[in-house]
Amino acid sequence: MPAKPILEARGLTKTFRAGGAMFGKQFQAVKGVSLAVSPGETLSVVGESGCGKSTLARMLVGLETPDEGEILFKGEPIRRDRALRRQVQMVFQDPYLSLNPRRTVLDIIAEPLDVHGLARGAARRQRVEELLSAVGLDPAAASRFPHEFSGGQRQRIGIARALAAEPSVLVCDEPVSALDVSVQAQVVNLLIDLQKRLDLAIIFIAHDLAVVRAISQRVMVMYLGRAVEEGAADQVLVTPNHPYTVALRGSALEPDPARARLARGTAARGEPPNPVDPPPGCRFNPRCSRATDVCRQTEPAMESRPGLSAVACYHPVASHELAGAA
Ligand SMILES: Nc1ncnc2c1ncn2[C@@H]1O[C@H](COP(=O)(O)OP(=O)(O)OP(=O)(O)O)[C@@H](O)[C@H]1O
Repeated sequence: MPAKPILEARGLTKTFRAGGAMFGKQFQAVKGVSLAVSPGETLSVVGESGCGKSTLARMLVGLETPDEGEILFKGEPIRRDRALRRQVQMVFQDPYLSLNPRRTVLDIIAEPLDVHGLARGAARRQRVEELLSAVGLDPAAASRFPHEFSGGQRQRIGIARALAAEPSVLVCDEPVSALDVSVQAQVVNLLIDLQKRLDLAIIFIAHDLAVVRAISQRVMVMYLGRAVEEGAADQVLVTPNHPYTVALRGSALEPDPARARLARGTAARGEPPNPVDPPPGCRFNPRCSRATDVCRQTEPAMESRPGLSAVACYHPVASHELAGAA
């Protein structure tokens, strides 16, 4: 039996006003997205740039307010409850931008302790030193400044800061994409290790499917603000059923040329359309070789299927089609 979800989102929608050529026009960067994650579990959210992953992450930690939908922590609406909010912390993408260069590591990591009144004086310093050890850094690093550290070490400082609030859920927004490939695995392994030790639920936003495969139990795929496929990581990444996931996977990590050809043929013709002006029907239909009239007219709903991933698609790719390409 899977553990009860600790964090749930139901029908989250976020509307922005566009800039540029579409200036002022309202559009939905995230539309009706639901998810749930349990202690000790990682749910990854993947999709091309601009599909709404960061906006979703920012809603989950309270940096953006959803226009519709709700976020529940242990079944309770989070809304403005500070004690519940503290339970969901964010690790940001760029450790160069997210750490204040004028503050010591001690003050950076202690900020959540100060804000939430968790420790003062000697206990504050001791807690920061414990957190530095927990993320694999020397406790003496507390008196130094961010510029004295490498990218990987800075991301460890960012993780320590998130953990200072004693969260149950970490929302990691592309936490390794700004790092050298050689240190990405170390930071991913640190997150996996911390998750085991602290029974953390992790929502991991990423575009690199190889990294996603290493860390996730479940994967949700987004396309232009919509969730289009969701299920067990192996199911979604190895035998995907939504034509968009097949294409995404084909372009990213498909080692088998025949399968990669199927992926390219199945979908993802051309550039993603602008989220400000999505096509009618299925948002993916202009790029999908399987699209029929119904796809061009009516947006498909996400449907769960026993033993398979959930998909929002009228013509999902069957596993024998993938097998046939191998
Ligand atoms: N504050 C904002 N105001 C207006 N538009 C925004 C705002 N934040 C994001 N957007 C737009 O919303 C859409 C989704 O952006 P978001 O950053 O969530 O996507 P993403 O999948 O995380 O992309 P990336 O991987 O490039 O960060 C994009 O078209 C983006 O330009």
